[in-house]
Amino acid sequence: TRRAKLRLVGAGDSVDGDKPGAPASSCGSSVRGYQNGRCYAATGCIYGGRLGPLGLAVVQPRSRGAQVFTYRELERATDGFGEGNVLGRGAYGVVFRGRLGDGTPAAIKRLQLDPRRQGEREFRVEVDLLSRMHSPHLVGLLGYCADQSHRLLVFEFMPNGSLKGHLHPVIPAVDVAAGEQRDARPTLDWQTRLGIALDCARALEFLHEHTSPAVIHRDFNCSNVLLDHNYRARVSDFGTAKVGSNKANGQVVTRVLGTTGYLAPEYASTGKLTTKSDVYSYGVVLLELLTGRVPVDTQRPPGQHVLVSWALPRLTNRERLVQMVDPALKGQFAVKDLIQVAAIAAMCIQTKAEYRPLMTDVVQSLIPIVKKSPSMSCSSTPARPLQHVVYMSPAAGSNTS
Ligand SMILES: Nc1ncnc2c1ncn2[C@@H]1O[C@H](COP(=O)(O)OP(=O)(O)OP(=O)(O)O)[C@@H](O)[C@H]1O
Repeated sequence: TRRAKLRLVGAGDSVDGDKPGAPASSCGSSVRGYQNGRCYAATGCIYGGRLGPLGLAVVQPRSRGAQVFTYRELERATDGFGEGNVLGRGAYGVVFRGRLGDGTPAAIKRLQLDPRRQGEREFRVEVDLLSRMHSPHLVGLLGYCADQSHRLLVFEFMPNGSLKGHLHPVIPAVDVAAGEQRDARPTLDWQTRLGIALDCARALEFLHEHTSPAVIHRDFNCSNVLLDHNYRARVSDFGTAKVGSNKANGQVVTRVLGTTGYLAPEYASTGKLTTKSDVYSYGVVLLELLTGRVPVDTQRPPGQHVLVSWALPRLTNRERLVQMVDPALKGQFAVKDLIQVAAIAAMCIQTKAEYRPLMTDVVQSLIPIVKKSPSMSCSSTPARPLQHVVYMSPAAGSNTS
């Protein structure tokens, strides 16, 4: 039985019809309530800049939606957007750690709008979509600020940062000079990686199959997977997401955006975007979880630059498969589980989009593997004591050494 589909009626129009630089009110703000001196937005397109109490119908919101913040409030929350509070930098702006007036920790993304107001569209899409979609597998939008020319997004804080930060940590130059090879954080173990793979699959399943029309993330990659205190994963960064077509194949033709190494071949070459483009990107992230390698690494020997091309022939060869696994995972997994995960990855990265599985199928295939792991629950931690890890010998025919 499928869960009732969340209706996103008209979202496609609002996304496709965006005009960078359009006035803030052009989206048809539907802020519904004003409580304790603050505006609350109900579901619907809420983008509308700073709104005061006058002229707003006083309606009790059914559920607390995204809050509207003033720039001053967010400035206070981040100690004046101090360098010490920078969590990371992305293509559209800087993300700061902050604490809201009521004490809630938050990640506050200050978008950089250039003179042509690039970034405005991303802001509108993110507010629009995240105000409507609520899933435990998506990073929650706490609020936003559209105060004059400022555009900021306020997200729930994910204390363990991005998956990219764990799989591919950047070692500070001083530590490299001191001979440090790895980041001080413990490496994510096998069970934690499986849990993350399942959480991400559920997030994409929600976007593709529990919303109507489907939402295509369009930039699913390991920097957009964020980890909570229990290393449960949530997907973020919906600025470039696209609402799929209601036609049978759900295809939309669009500008090619995304991250090198994660783009499905048919999307990269023709701009034809479907949910199967996200499935391909998911397959690449699964490969990163398995191998610990980045999707494109020109420092590696010839033939190993592109993770997908290097991995594909190995995924179906038992011996080569075991050899390609991240050395940090040695001894932590049963080979038959590895073979199953590799089979899922191989299906997701197939060149022909129609042969790739639905995310529902991926979820269903991962559940038994995740459940089997003894201490695995979906709330595993990487610093799990060794006695909780299954060690099985290769002689048993189903394990790594
Ligand atoms: N909700 C959050 N909680 C904790 N840290 C976050 C949160 N959102 C973002 N970050 C941190 O800020 C960094 C930058 O995020 P941002 O979404 O701006 O860019 P990105 O996804 O890394 O790159 P790009 O936008 O180019 O795809 C992330 O890599 C992460 O480390």
